[in-house]
Amino acid sequence: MTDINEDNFPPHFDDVDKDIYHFLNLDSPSSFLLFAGAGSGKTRTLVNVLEHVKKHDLNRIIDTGSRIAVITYTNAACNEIKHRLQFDPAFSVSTIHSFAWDLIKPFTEDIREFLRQRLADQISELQEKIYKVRDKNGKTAVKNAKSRDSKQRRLEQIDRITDFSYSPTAGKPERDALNHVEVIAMASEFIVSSALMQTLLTNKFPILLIDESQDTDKNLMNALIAAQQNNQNKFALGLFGDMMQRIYGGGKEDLDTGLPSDWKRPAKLINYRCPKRVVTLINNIRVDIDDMQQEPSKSSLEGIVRLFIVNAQQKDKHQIEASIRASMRDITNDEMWVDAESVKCLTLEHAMAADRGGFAEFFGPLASNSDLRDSVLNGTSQELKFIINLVLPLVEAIVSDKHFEITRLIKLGSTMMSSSNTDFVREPIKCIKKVDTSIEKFKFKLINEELTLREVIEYFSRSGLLDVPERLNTHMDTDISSFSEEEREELEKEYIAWGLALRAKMPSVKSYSNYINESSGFATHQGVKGLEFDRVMAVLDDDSAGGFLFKYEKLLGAEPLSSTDMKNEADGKDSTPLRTRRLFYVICSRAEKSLAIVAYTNNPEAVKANAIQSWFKDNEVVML
Ligand SMILES: Nc1ncnc2c1ncn2[C@@H]1O[C@H](COP(=O)(O)OP(=O)(O)OP(=O)(O)O)[C@@H](O)[C@H]1O
Repeated sequence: MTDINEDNFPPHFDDVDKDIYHFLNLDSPSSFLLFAGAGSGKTRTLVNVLEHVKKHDLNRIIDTGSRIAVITYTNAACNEIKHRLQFDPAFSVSTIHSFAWDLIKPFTEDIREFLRQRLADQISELQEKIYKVRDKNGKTAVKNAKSRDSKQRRLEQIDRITDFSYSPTAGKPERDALNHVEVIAMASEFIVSSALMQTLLTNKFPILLIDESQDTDKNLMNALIAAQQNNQNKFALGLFGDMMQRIYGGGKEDLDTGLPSDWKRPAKLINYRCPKRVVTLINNIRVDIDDMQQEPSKSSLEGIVRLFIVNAQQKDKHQIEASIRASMRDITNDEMWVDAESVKCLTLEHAMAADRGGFAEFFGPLASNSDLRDSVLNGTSQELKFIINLVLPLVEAIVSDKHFEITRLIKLGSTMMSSSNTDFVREPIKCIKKVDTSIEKFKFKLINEELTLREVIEYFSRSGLLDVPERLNTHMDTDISSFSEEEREELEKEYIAWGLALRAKMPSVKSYSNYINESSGFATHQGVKGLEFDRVMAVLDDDSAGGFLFKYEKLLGAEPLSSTDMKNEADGKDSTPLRTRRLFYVICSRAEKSLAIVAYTNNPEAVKANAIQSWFKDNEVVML
């Protein structure tokens, strides 16, 4: 940024670090795309450059009243970078949702107008469905009518809202709350259509860096690129990422090819993380997808890779995986392989982690809906916050007789014991007694029955212990199991997803809550992206992966591609085999020393034949 002499760079800076630092010169910023393979040091560069800016250019940033924005994909990455920058206020480090919300929140009237339009569109879509359906009193029509009415109610209340909110932390129902999808859609629209918004954005954040940008919502990305093109001399966008590490949909699929030609494109070709054998393997996994091939670093180890093929019918997976760790110890001469704690077992796919962690019942339906997936992975929607922050703690407090906590939660989550409840104001003692009776009755049920989430919420709602958020309420009224496959076709997808999730038993919901609070011990793709481990055991198991997004059997040649897969590939569209291949790339590229891949398959011979023909040597394949 300041005119700096080469010698001022610390010795650990590489050429790309230096280039990127120069791109961030506030007087003539350059936008850039740093797309490079796994382990090439993208995150390291991001942090290096920011630390250097902090050291040398802070005054300049403060004088202009602006800040450098850094957007990360997960809260964990966000905290890590904030920490590295010592929480310096000149940097605004946030996830994409908070960033988008901070940008749009002062524009109450525009938010109102946007919502008005969006709700009106959704209402007329539902109206159309109701109109078309033959049986106007059938369950589907009734459900859709309820959903329409709920949206209509929201629409009618919109004029009365003085300030909109996003992600209320307590999970208390708020009529003015916006959801994830709305916030991103609004930010994209406002940036694209308003010159004022672009000026505000670029004045406040002349530099905007986005990590894992391959996964950033495509509409928002297009909006930011448009803003950059309109403000080339005063606004730089810096994108970090790797198209091969794109896992979930929603990103800009042509991000690497569709950018303006004046953008800089620094390259990082060395993999500093993986040993030589793993670098060759991951090069081969991506060779027919793009031409981004890596070199191992000079000091890299040789490394060891094994593929263990296991018949999927075998039941005792725990035992099998223990014996594989013992084999790896013998093969690598690395004693640590037999210490389960020292081996990172990557299930990576969330659905698979859900299965192993015991929360698939609740998580699966929500994660398979693309609009809900983001919030369910982070636990951030209003409905999920209500469940995690109020329903579960209240259940626990009731079961363990924690009276103070019970009162606190009821006060937080309902109006029952508040001044707005006239019954409570008139006869508080009677009201408290009623609460006590409700709780006693419910405790008995909780201890003696296996209740579903729906039953628990229904009880809390009926007895007034908690006020259920409006959006969740619309999903509560009918049980999804009463709809036939055909009828479900006509329902809103979000309703089906919630209808199924609400049927989950409480332990599954509790395990989900542990998982997103990172206390469950099951690592997943988003958890490990950017991380690295000496010994990696990658478990590929379609049976427990739920299979709606990934299919290892297809990747490994045990199952033929479907006609849809072939059509998608022929049309240049994304497909299950391609997504699975990218996931496989992410898994393998976490290994620093040795890698055991465990493939559970229904066709071991086919997997072996395919493995030897493609990515593995004969002596690297072990049949179990
Ligand atoms: N120039 C370098 N010299 C030495 N080590 C490096 C260098 N660059 C990166 N590394 C090391 O390589 C590993 C991978 O770096 P980093 O996590 O930044 O890569 P990445 O490109 O962000 O990875 P991924 O895309 O796989 O998450 C880290 O341990 C990092 O410290």
